[in-house]
Amino acid sequence: MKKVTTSTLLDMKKNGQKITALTAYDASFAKLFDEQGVDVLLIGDSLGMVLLGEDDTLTVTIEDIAYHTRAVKRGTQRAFVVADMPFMSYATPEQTYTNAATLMAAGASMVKLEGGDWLAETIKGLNQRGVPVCAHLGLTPQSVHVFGGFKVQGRDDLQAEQLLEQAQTLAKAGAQMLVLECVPSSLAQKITQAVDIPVIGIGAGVACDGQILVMHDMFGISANYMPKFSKNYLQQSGDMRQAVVDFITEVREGVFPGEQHSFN
Ligand SMILES: Nc1nc(=O)c2c([nH]1)NC[C@@H]1CN(c3ccc(C(=O)N[C@@H](CCC(=O)O)C(=O)O)cc3)CN21
Ligand SMILES: CC(C)C(=O)C(=O)O
Ligand SMILES: [Mg+2]
Repeated sequence: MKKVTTSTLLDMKKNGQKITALTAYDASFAKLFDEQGVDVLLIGDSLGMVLLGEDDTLTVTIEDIAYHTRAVKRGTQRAFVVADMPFMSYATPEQTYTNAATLMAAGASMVKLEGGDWLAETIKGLNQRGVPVCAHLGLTPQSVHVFGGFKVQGRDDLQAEQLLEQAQTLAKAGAQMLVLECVPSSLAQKITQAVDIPVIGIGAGVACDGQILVMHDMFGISANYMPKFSKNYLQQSGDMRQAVVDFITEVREGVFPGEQHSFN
């Protein structure tokens, strides 16, 4: 079985094959997702919310992500493993490199950072040092207190234009993947067409190159709430493996996300 790499994901975009992604935090679920054929597993800082019951992601530490990355890596054979850099773990270049090294040593093949233009130099520096980067734009949950809540981003023309430009800047700086969270579907479509790197959406409509969900939302068991853009795949079959198969099928066929899971 061939491992998924950055070039696999790039080819999938070029060939119009949808990329499937789920968050994972432990070896057992990682193995289950990997065996069903999920392409990307993300050790998300969402673990602060779905594993620990916090109201936001800000309390998560680099040690937390490293611990769960080790577990996910052990359960994974094929999928591409991406780890979130937590809040304030990439504030300075020195911090960024040390912390990215910790996650790569724990088993990540790429790190994900939230933010716009200001990350361009960071992305270049990480690339030069051998660390692939996924950028994350739109509703970046580490900025929840700046936004004043978990709110859809890029609704007005100026903000939409800025998001498009930032996506292009980050891709040019060397980001090899982009997560777009909670933006209007039409904007996500524009961005997906404007950049040559795979764009993975969550609450960003069906036109993205792939889709990611928080695993607890996909199973409909999140402690806090169920975001509108998520879908409970356990409901239909009552079987966890089948739920993952159904998620993969619906993403590949462009059935998920539907209008009811998207913003306009
Ligand atoms: N369980 C879970 N699922 C997630 O998708 C998720 C997390 N946790 N934790 C980290 C971030 C936080 N996220 C969130 C959380 C809430 C909304 C939310 O309530 N959104 C509103 C839209 C509000 C608006 O219209 O502006 C919604 O109705 O879904 C969105 C993203 C996404 N991530
Ligand atoms: C929602 C995804 C993209 C994420 O960043 C996380 O799970 O932390
Ligand atoms: Mg995250």
